[in-house]
Amino acid sequence: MTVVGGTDAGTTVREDGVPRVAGIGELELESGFRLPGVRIAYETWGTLAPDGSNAVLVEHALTGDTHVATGRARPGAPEAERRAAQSGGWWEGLVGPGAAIDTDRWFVVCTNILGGCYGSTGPATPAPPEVDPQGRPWGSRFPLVTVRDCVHAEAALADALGIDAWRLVIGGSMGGARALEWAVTYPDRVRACAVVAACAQSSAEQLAWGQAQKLAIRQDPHFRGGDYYDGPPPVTGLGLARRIAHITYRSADELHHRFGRSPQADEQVIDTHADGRGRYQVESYLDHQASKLAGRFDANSYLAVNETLMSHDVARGRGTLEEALSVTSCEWLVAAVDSDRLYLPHESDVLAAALPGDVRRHTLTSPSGHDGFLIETPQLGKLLVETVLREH
Ligand SMILES: CC(=O)SCCNC(=O)CCNC(=O)[C@H](O)C(C)(C)COP(=O)(O)OP(=O)(O)OC[C@H]1O[C@@H](n2cnc3c(N)ncnc32)[C@H](O)[C@@H]1OP(=O)(O)O
Ligand SMILES: N[C@@H](CCO)C(=O)O
Repeated sequence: MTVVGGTDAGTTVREDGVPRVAGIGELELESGFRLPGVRIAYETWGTLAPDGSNAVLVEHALTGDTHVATGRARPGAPEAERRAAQSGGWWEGLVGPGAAIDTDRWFVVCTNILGGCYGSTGPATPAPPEVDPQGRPWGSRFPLVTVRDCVHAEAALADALGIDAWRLVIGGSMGGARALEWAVTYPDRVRACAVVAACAQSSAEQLAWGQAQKLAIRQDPHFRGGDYYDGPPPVTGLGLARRIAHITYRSADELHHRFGRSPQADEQVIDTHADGRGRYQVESYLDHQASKLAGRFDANSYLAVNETLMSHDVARGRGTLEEALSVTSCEWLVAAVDSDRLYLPHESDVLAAALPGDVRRHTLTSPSGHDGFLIETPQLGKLLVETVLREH
């Protein structure tokens, strides 16, 4: 393994939440495509026990990154590295010293998904010389990566870090899909698995939302078939994709109670021309979510991870769902958000019922819909310490 940036996990000075990148070489994908020179970005928190028994893998969702919680860089690290480590993470409060996933006890690893744009190999990564002698980004040539491919890449990283088995693999949404795939692909390497706001197979409706998002990006004139890196990026299409997605991430009740029919401040919603009118608050809110995402994410990566999520089917090539899951022997936490209209609680029921043994489906109570898995961290932390992280 080659490590670029930060120091290695075996360092004597504990560093938390510092980005690193590991080269894992060529990866043969489910499609048969051989992806050369794969790099996986990751961050760690805590210290790996000498017997490797305390490793926890946290899997991020669609547009997430490796920074799950605040960390700390080594003394003397460059200012930018120290600031990045100290910034808040996307599961802040769930992971950290004394938190449910206690980094004084557990060695926490969070990877960036293959195909993403936060350090792992993805469409914006320069293609290797054998693919492009000029070193231009993969762009339209980037292959389809399945959830299973992502897990194989992470297994190579685990090998390199000296982690034979995870004490826990946990993820929400697309992170939950990866956690589940880990438990089935590598049953001997997962002691406990937490699948939050996720399902066993992307449903027809989830595929439908995925298609709409894909077309939003592809129809932006700046997209240019995916090879746009020498010009302006397709931010309009990416923003539209995020709007479509974000509506599915929140509940109708929440949107109603937060925004109702109110106009955005100082904007006039009844005007002579519909095109010239001001915005309702909810429109302004979606505009904000769209521009935030377009400012931080690569459109090709969005398409890549969207396709990856659409590929999610833990039973593909493994018989029935029950047959596919029968190879697992780990402890489970299966939890749904009660107001989730994207990953329906019923889909978590289906997963729990198909798992071997008597697995209960737990509930996170939230007005926020699917994004409740990111917001309801105290509830999720309590569930974790009562189930898969309880003292034996
Ligand atoms: C698992 C993962 O890896 S995810 C990785 C990170 N993912 C993300 O960041 C996803 C995007 N983020 C989110 O969806 C949310 O921030 C969550 C889920 C993390 C938290 O949700 P909430 O706290 O409920 O935030 P919410 O969705 O309401 O958004 C608040 C934002 O909307 C803005 N906003 C609220 N009302 C309006 C309005 N009428 N007009 C414009 N903007 C508005 C707020 O100012 C705030 O802006 P900011 O985020 O720039 O500070
Ligand atoms: N807000 C999350 C939701 C996806 O499940 C993300 O962007 O990753």
